[in-house]
Formats: sequence, C-alpha cells, structure tokens
Amino acid sequence: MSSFSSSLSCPTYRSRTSSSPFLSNHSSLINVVDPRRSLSFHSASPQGPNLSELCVRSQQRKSVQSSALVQDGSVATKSSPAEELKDGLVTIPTIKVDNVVAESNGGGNQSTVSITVVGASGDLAKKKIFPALFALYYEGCLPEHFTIFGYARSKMTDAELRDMVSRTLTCRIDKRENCNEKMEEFLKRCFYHSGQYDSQEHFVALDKKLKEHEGGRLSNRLFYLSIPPNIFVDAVKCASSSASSVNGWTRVIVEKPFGRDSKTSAALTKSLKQYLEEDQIFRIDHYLGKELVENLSVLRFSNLIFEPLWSRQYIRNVQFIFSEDFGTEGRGGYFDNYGIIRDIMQNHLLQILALFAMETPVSLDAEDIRNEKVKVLRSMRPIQLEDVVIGQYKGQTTGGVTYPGYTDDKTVPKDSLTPTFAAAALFIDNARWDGVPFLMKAGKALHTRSAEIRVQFRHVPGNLYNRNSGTDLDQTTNELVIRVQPDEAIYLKINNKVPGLGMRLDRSNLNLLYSARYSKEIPDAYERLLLDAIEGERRLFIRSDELDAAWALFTPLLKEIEEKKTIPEFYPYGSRGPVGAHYLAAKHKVQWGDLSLES
Ligand SMILES: NC(=O)C1=CN([C@@H]2O[C@H](COP(=O)(O)OP(=O)(O)OC[C@H]3O[C@@H](n4cnc5c(N)ncnc54)[C@H](OP(=O)(O)O)[C@@H]3O)[C@@H](O)[C@H]2O)C=CC1
Ligand SMILES: O=C1O[C@H](COP(=O)(O)O)[C@@H](O)[C@H](O)[C@H]1O
Repeated sequence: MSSFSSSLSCPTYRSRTSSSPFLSNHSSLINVVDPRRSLSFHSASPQGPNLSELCVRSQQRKSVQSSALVQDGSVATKSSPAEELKDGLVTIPTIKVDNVVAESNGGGNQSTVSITVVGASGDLAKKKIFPALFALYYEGCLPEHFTIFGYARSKMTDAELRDMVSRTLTCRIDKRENCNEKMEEFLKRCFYHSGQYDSQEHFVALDKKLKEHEGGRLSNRLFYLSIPPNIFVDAVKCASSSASSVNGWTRVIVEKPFGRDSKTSAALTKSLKQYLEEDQIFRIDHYLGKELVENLSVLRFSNLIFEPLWSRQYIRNVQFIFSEDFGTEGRGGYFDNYGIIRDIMQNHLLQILALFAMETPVSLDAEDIRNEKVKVLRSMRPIQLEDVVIGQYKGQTTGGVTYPGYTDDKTVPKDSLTPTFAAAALFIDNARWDGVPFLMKAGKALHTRSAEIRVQFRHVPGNLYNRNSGTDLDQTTNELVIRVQPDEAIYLKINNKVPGLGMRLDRSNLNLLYSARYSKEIPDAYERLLLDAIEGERRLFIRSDELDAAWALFTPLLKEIEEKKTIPEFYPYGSRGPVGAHYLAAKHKVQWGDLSLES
C-alpha cells in the first residue's frame, strides 16, 4: 500500500494491501496493477489535496468507473483512462478493487459496514470516535450503506445516544457547508444497544439488530473496543461468537493499553487469538495516524536530500519529545496503574522511533513496513536504569491559581510513585545507528503541550566559519524538527549569513509551517485510522510481534523501577520537568532541542 495513495485517498482510490483476503484469493481474476503506481500527484495547484478532498472525488469518480461483480460479492472497479481533475490533480489510471464499498451492477446485492462502538458511553467514544466517524461521513469517506451502533451497559435510547454524540460533533473550520444537515443525516445512522460486555445473550440481541439494518446485504462488521482493558477479552469473545459477520469480514479495533508488560501483553494476545485471527485485530496507536508521523516516510524516502544523511555518519542524536500542559485530570485511576513510560513511551514514542530508524522497506505494503519496524525494535539495546530519569508533578500556585499535584487526585494513592514524567536514552545496535543516542522525553503537567521529533546533525568538519558562529558549536549544527503537534511544521535550522557588510552568522529556519502552506484542516488521527480499519489497511496498526518487541525492551526497566521503588524526582506543575533530564542528556553529550532559546 502506498503512502501516497494512503495519505491522499479514500475507499475507491485506495489500492488493496497484499494481505487483503480479496486480493490474495482473487487477484488472478483481474489485472491488478502495482498499488505503488496508484498515486496521485499535484501538478498545478499550490495546495496539496487532503484526505477529504479525495473522498469527495472518489465519489465523483464512481460515476466514470465501470464495475464488475466478482465471486464474493466484492467488486473490481476499473477506472476510465487517465483523468485530469480540475485543479490539476492528475490520477494515474489504475485498476482498483474494493470489497468495502462494493456495489453490484444490479444494485440489489450491495455490501454494508456496521461499526459498533463498544463502550459508547465513555470518554474516548465521545471525544474521538464519534467525531471521527462523523468527519468521515461528512467527507463522503464512509460507504453508502453503513450503520453505527453504540454498545455499553448504560441505559440509553437511540435518541439519547444521538443527543450525547451530537454534543461533540464539529465540522471542519474550512467546511461548514450543510454542516447541520449532515449532522442530522449522520445521527439518523447511529443507534444504541445496551448490554453487558460478557453476555452472549446481549450480543445475540445486538446481532439481530445489526442484521435488521444490514437488510440482507453482504455485511462487514467493525467493533471498536473503547472500554477498559480488563474487559477486552470478554467483549471480543461475545462479539466474535455472537455478532460476527456471516458473509463478510469482522474486524476489531483494540485500544491501548495492550497489557502492562511482556507477560500480560502475551496473555492478552493469546486470549484475543482464541477468538480472532491476527489479521482481524487492529491494535491502535493513534500517534501513527497523525499527519506528520505519516509524513515521516514521505520525507525520508521521497526526498533525496534526507535519506543519505539518515545514519550515524551525519546524525549526532535524535530526540522524541512529548509534553502535555495538563495533568492526569479525570484519568488518574487508569494512569496510576500504568505511568508515563507505559502510557506514552512504550507505544507512541517507540512507534515513531521505529518508523524513523527503520531501513528502507521492500515496498510500502503493511507487512514490509512492519517487518522493518520489528527489526529496529529487536536491535535495540536493553534500557539501563541509569539511562532513565523519572519524575512526578507536584502542586503549584501561580498567579493566584492553584494547580493540583498528581497525588492530589482522589483516585491516586497518596504515596504513589508512578512517574508522570520520564526521560530515557536508547540505542539501536545496528550498523546504521551504532552509538547514536535516541533520547525520549515524555511528561504531563509541563509548561507546554507539544510532540516533536528533533534530529541534531553532526558538526561540519573543518568548518571555515566556526569563528563567526559563537562559542557553543553544538548550537550551530543543523537541526531538523518535525513538529507533530500543535502547529504542525517541518523546519530545518541552518546557518546563514546575517545580511550586511560584515561576516556574522545566525541560525535561521527553512520552515514548512502547515497552516501557511496548506489551507485545509488536518484530519484527526482517528479519522485516518478508522478509515484504514474499514479498508483493511494494517500499515498503521501494531502487529503482535512488534508489540512483543516493544514490551521486551521496556519490561525489564519497568520491573526494576517498580521493584526498587525508585522515587521520582518532583517537578512543579507547569514547569519544564525535572533537572535530572538535563543531566541525562549531558551524559550523552546532548542538549534537549526544545529547551534552547530559539527552539
Ligand atoms: N480517553 C482517552 O483519552 C483515551 C483512552 N484510551 C483507551 O481507550 C479505552 C476507553 O477509554 P475511555 O473512554 O477513557 O474509558 P472509560 O473509562 O470512559 O470507559 C468506557 C466505558 O466502559 C464502561 N466501563 C468503564 N469501567 C468499566 C468497568 N470497570 N467494567 C465494565 N465497564 C466499564 C463504561 O460504560 P458503561 O458503564 O456504560 O458500560 C464506560 O463508559 C481504554 O482502553 C483506554 O485506555 C486510549 C487513549 C486515550
Ligand atoms: O494515548 C494517550 O494519548 C493522549 C495524548 O494524545 P494526543 O493525541 O492528545 O496528543 C494522552 O493524554 C493520554 O494520556 C494517553 O493515554
């Protein structure tokens, strides 16, 4: 699956992955072109297309596509010859298959997708999942026939669910046309079923309702487990035995945490696999759905200027930094059992690191990419406790406002040692990265909210301009910053001559600020990931061996921290975190890029 087609496209534009059951079973029936060639590129308009534009276009294109029904009710669609879309977006003609939005020639044998949000009454469902589904609907990315069911124990009518959902739906700032109308239409497709998570009987009742909505069409079913992890397996057992699709696919999106360590994670995987095949399990890491994380491979592999520098030869260190300017408010109960290392480092930051450091994959297919990521994870050196700093925020009063400390949260034990901040130095023992420190830093209740990747390059050997550059030579090396959020940007710090008759250098940024370059709003990570799950695209989901490797790296460290009852360094709410993080960086001859004056 091409990154290009993935990031630029919606259902009928997307090429299938090699793991698609449809392709593997039926590719001989049709002339399938290399999915990597199914890319769209921009030739004239300064504004690149986004996901949403192409969803709309994909619908327009349906009218010029001829379709052929194949064995399982899926459809192979054949595009008409090269089309140039009106704003200069050229699509290379290709033959695409799509068993998600499959439509028959006669119109009587269409397929449908039923999406069940398990835990629909919860925080994540309200905050992220329903709004993302609405955004996909608004953009025309959901198939013609779809139904959304909320499932949870709370008693609610359909109308009450709709009322709850409607409060968190928004339209994009740049797209408000028919917003209310679209919301109404969307809400009419949302239903609710109340039930226990471990009741076959209740899932049988859900199945009955789903069938009524599916109306005899080929049914594909997606279950989103937005529930606490201790009930994942119960829900999967019931969903798979009592509410699986009988004639289409059944997929389950599983939210983190995927266990607390290697053992519990392996047990979870084993339990899930009693009821599901690995390719039905979509382990979500929403950071992989963020626009700039998705762009990382594009930056590396489609620009000649970066990949040759992407090694120990030119890169001095790499930093992955996550900060939040709020505490665990409301989620202390969950958080105290996990801590920042499990909550952010072992998954979000490590996933980005793996994408950053992997070798060039054979192709952009999900399995090729995930194979390379696993190799990185398995090449990593065990993390030493002395290469880790942990912290916990304490209460702080500033400007008359009092901010609570972590243990002030009523759901957190008063003597909790759970880290809300951690910094670590990691190493990849392979030929490309030997000796390069990969620093991670993650914390809650810090001075700012941001997530970024910083690549600090080596000094210029024999630099003719050293004496014009000030005393701290580390401050004069090039730094590439990929700001994942907020204010998405990619900028490169370069040395430049300050204009004038003298010869003085300063550091200036070559700056790609997304809001200045692209007028379109960036889709939320959950939109991309939900769409991918509907399409069966696994590239941005975590495979079980990736998960095993990630836990293998962090489990010994977590065990040591917990067994030794390591006391976290306290830092005030709203500060820049514990000073220990600076000593850790200094030990590896690194300065945190986000703390420099001109970060
Ligand atoms: N919220 C967030 O920002 C994020 C959440 N996640 C993960 O997503 C999942 C859902 O998160 P979130 O929505 O915050 O979770 P919630 O705590 O809000 O739980 C979701 C729903 O599950 C049911 N539930 C809660 N506790 C129990 C219990 N002990 N036994 C049975 N049912 C219970 C409740 O529904 P009812 O009582 O109606 O059955 C609740 O509305 C979790 O795995 C979480 O770790 C991941 C990233 C971010
Ligand atoms: O997974 C999680 O992510 C959120 C941060 O996500 P973001 O997209 O808002 O940056 C974090 O607050 C939460 O603790 C964690 O579980």
